Amino acid sequence: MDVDDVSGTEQWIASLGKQEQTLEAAKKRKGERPRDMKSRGLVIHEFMLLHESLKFQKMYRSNGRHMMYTSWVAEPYPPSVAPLSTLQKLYINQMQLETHHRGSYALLRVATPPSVMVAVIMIVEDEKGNAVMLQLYQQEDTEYALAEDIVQLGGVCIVKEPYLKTMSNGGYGLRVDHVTDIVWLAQGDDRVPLGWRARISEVDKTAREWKEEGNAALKARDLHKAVKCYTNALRCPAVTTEEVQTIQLNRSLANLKLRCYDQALADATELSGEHKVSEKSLYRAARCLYELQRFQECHQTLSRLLEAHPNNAEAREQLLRTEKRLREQEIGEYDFKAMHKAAEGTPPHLDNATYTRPVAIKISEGRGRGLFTTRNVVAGELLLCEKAFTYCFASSEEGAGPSKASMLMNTHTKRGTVGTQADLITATVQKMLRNPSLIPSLSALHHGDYKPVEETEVDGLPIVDTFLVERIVALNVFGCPRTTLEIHFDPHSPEHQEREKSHHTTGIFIKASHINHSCYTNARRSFIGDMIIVRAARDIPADSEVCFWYTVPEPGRTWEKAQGKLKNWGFECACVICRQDKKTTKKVRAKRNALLEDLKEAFQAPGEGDLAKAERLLAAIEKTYSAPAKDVPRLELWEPYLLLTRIYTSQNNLQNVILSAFKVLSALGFVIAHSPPDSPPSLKVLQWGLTQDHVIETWTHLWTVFGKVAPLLRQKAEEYARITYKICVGEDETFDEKVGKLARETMFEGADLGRAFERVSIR
Ligand SMILES: C[S@@+](CC[C@H](N)C(=O)[O-])C[C@H]1O[C@@H](n2cnc3c(N)ncnc32)[C@H](O)[C@@H]1O
Repeated sequence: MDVDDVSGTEQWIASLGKQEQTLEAAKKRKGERPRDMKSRGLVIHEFMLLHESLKFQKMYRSNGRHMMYTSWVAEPYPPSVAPLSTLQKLYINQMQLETHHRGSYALLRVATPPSVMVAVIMIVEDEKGNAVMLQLYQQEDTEYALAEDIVQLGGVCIVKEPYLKTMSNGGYGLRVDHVTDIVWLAQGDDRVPLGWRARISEVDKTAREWKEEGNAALKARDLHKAVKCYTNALRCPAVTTEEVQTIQLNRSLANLKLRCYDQALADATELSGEHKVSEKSLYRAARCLYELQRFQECHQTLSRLLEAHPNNAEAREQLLRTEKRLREQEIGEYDFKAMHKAAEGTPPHLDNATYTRPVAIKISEGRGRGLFTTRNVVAGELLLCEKAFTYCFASSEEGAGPSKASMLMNTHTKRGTVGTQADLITATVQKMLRNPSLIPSLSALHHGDYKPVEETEVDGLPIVDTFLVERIVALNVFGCPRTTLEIHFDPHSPEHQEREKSHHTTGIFIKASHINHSCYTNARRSFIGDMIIVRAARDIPADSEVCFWYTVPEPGRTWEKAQGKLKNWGFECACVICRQDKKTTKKVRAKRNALLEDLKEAFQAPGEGDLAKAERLLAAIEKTYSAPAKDVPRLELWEPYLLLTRIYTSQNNLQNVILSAFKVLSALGFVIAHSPPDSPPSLKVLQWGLTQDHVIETWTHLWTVFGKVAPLLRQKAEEYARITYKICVGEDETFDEKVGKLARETMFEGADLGRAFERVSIR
């Protein structure tokens, strides 16, 4: 939703054609055993030249210059689910091209340092001295895990069911898409051939030596090394209980820093069992539970810690923080202003909990699952406020470091997007790998007709399927502005221009992903950093499905155009607007379009336009609709009525401001009970319509005019402006600052509200 889809552009069509040709040529060689493999020495020499040039490019990028990479999604294939003991060893020169060698494994040693392109690449060799490039996809190359942390010269690995392919430079390489298809072997592992083993001194280290090396690595923030050292220490025979506890506690800390919360928690929990109340281990367990968003358990753990150690100030502070999260989680009590402040940081990762109380996942007839209300809710009410599962921020600001936007191309779905989706796939795969407890909730998201393997683990390790994650990201990703508020009201914001279009920052939100589409939305989504906020855009009875639009229903659309925009998700929308679009004949549409053209001219007439003619034309356009607006919104009408409202505002024609503003609302399907300014005042929304962003402005016009002519209605209009603001922006804590100020200036200082809102432009 709201991502930058480039499918159909000239550049995309040309790249797709080229890629299809390459794939076709490669397929022709399927099953062939290459006879022209280069010698080990030559492969390494050529790789090192590439390695040096990539090093130079990396330096260039770190100076703030961004290289736009293109990632092609490979032809999907399932991850290996076979236990290692059932696989047969295969040498590189026995492999066939374009073939997944099911039932086999390759034992390989790293012969060069790694480089990073779209994948982490290096040269590997087998025991017979055959060498090829190994491409490891979905490996992070971030502050947490540099390629060098994962791949070390001389490191030994097993690639399960390897896949040999031709590469773009004409050479051959092993491609590993599933991170769980590769198993790195520890130094002392019996499967490492004798000739590849480390020096005896490495293997013979004592637990204490490993622990000290681990401590030094931890101090130097070489966290992967620290974990390896502690793990080796724990494998050593003569380790005392006390030593085991210290090593586990230290490993827990290293894993916590690496965001491997499951493992960190396992180590800490083992140490803080029923009878052993270790202050440090309880604190560490609480930290892991917090990061895993298990706030209730975190609270219990901290309470237990504080009972035994009441003077632990850090734990008390952590308890207060956890209590805030619990209030967010239980009653939806958020400090939105503080969230906006936090979202100013880059990347805008927020420290908040997820609230889902008013909604639950249920089956939605003909649409898979959907999100349903658990009780009656009113327009503006918070339905969901959710922390992203994964979130990749693409900065467009100077000096914010290299943006991670790239092109993600898929030859199978024939779709291309620009943004951070490729990074989002990697981040999601890696988060699942680091924290297997999170795999089920992510894997259960909608994945179309992709058939994942049934096994969830093998040899005691989790199985993570990259192509399942790719499908899930394609069907569930949200394009996110840094904040929705910013794109509404800050004309200088770099994202302002992107308003209502696409965003390069992307996120996966598990609960929000269950919301189905309807053009006639009854909920709206907004963002503050990596939090999505979903509010009711109408009053919704209990047990009703909550829907929002995946793409905004735009004026002038046809049924075909509207469905075309939803093609990626593989369904046709059957909402009232779409059904009416389908029924509208070409003749009626042509008549409406001709009148709309005349209307444009009337607005462009000298001065402020020929308003009498515009009003006549609008009345004629109204007649081209057969269904009442209260049942089917009239998408083409709200904009011209809003334009009229602005013009009447600038002319101080208060009566007409009121009339045209109400017409904006009724075109969008609102039903409002109101009285003319000279009869007893009353104003009530009987039915909320399509809550477009500009409904905020519309209510604000009414608010300011009522402020002058019908003070008793002023408060009601302000209330509706505030609710609408909350629906569109996500909160109303910033309402007074952003809209209230404008309204007061208009009422008391004669400012032109229409002009103030013009920067929130309409077509
Ligand atoms: C983001 S998921 C929404 C949740 C999904 N229904 C599920 O079961 O998890 C998007 C998918 O839901 C289905 N969907 C969403 N809106 C729909 C609609 N209005 N009609 C039919 N199917 C819809 C489509 O299969 C679409 O690809």
